[in-house]
Amino acid sequence: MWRTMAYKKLAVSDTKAAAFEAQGATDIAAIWRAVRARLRTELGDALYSQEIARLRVRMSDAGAIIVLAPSTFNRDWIEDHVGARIRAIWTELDSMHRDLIVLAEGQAEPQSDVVREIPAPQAVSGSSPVSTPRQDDAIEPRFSFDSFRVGPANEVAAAAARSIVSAATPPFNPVFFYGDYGVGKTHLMHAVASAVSKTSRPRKALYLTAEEFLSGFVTAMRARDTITFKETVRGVDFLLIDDVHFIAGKPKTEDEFLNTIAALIAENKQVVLASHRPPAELAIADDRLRSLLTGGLACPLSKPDLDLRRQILDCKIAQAKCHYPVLNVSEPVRDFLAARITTGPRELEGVLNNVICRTALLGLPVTMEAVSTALRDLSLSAEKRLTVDEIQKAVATHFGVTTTDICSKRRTQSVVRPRHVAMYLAKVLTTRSLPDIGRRFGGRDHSTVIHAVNKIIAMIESGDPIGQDVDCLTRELRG
Ligand SMILES: Nc1ncnc2c1ncn2[C@@H]1O[C@H](COP(=O)(O)OP(=O)(O)OP(=O)(O)O)[C@@H](O)[C@H]1O
Repeated sequence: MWRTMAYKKLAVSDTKAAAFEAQGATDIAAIWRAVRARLRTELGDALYSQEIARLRVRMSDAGAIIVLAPSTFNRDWIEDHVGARIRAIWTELDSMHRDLIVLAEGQAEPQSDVVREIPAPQAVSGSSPVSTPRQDDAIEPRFSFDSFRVGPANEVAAAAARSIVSAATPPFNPVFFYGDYGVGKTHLMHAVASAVSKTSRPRKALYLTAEEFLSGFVTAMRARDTITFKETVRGVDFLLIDDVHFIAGKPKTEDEFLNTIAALIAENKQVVLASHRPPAELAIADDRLRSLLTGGLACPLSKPDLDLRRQILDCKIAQAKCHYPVLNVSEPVRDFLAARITTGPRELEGVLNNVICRTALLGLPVTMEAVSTALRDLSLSAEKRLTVDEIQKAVATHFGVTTTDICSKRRTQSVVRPRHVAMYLAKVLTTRSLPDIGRRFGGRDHSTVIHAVNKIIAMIESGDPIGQDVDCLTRELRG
């Protein structure tokens, strides 16, 4: 929407457009100063200097306001805690009602209006393969080998991951990571993808979720240009595809997936896959695909034991300390957390984030009491862990559409509204990050998710009947 709006504004005439831009630039600096001043008063000096002071603001080519955070961690914090407030103050002060996007330094701006399309092959000019922007965008720097803790629950997977990075030719192909939610499959895949580009013999890696693969393929078919799609996914040395269960049972995509993997393996390129279930248990229709997947190395990842949970917690605290130097978590509190959070690493991280918000962010010590309160607050989500998949299915059934519609690029109202509701619920009911949620909705950008969440919040606040749909779905999903 912002891109369309901006074009309208700038289309008046070149001179007027230049004048508008100059005026806009002055306004932006003044408005940003006012926004910061308000935030300082509302948040207090400590939080302001820790989280807000380093933000920069600029205007995108298309006329949207871009707030630049120095890191992805800071960007997520801003979105989770003050994003809505910044937008509200900005809207109040900016008579032009420009849209505002929060990005991390170095992160690409969204390419389309609100929805960032999966790079459509036909939109990519000859020499610029789809894989190039996707690789940098998609790899999460926090998910490295250095930050991956190894124990009995994941030692086979970790060893396999390291071995394929250092091997000259694939020792096992495909490598298939499987295990429950949040046990580290994505972390390991990102670690592999980023490690292969940094060795003395850098190779090209492409990480995609299965939704992205599906969506890229469907877009290519519609554009009658599957060649560029094929060249992109087959033109890498490492192809990593997450959430493979999403492809199972979709005949055309299974077929393309099979041909892609077979072609890569035949050329001695490494294929890495991940799913909740081992390959033999996936509902794959095509026997050739099943046989190909079971013919590689299947590596289980399971829930970490106490010792591994403690190591993961220590690692997450060390990472958080880079952003919150005052964070100090005593040994007894660490022991307590690692013993209490038995569900998995993702929940461990969720509780830690919650603890940080209640303590270090406010300049308070991490007491056992703060930790107990954080645990109490999260008890609902601990009772029933929801997945984005489950949310998409429930929303699709509720609104009488399909999950494929929800993840598609269709922009008709009958599909857009359920999609926004599903994104909103994914943000509220799961601990997934915004970029992660975006990826699971057909490879969209995090700013699309923010737009959807804000839209639904605004509708609920204005008394729109969508609030009843959201309530009903929330009750149903929480069981
Ligand atoms: N062994 C580990 N060491 C450090 N962090 C870990 C480890 N295992 C999991 N984590 C952390 O737990 C969180 C969830 O991990 P990840 O997203 O990789 O899970 P997943 O298995 O891909 O889950 P899903 O199937 O739901 O996508 C991440 O923050 C990740 O860094």
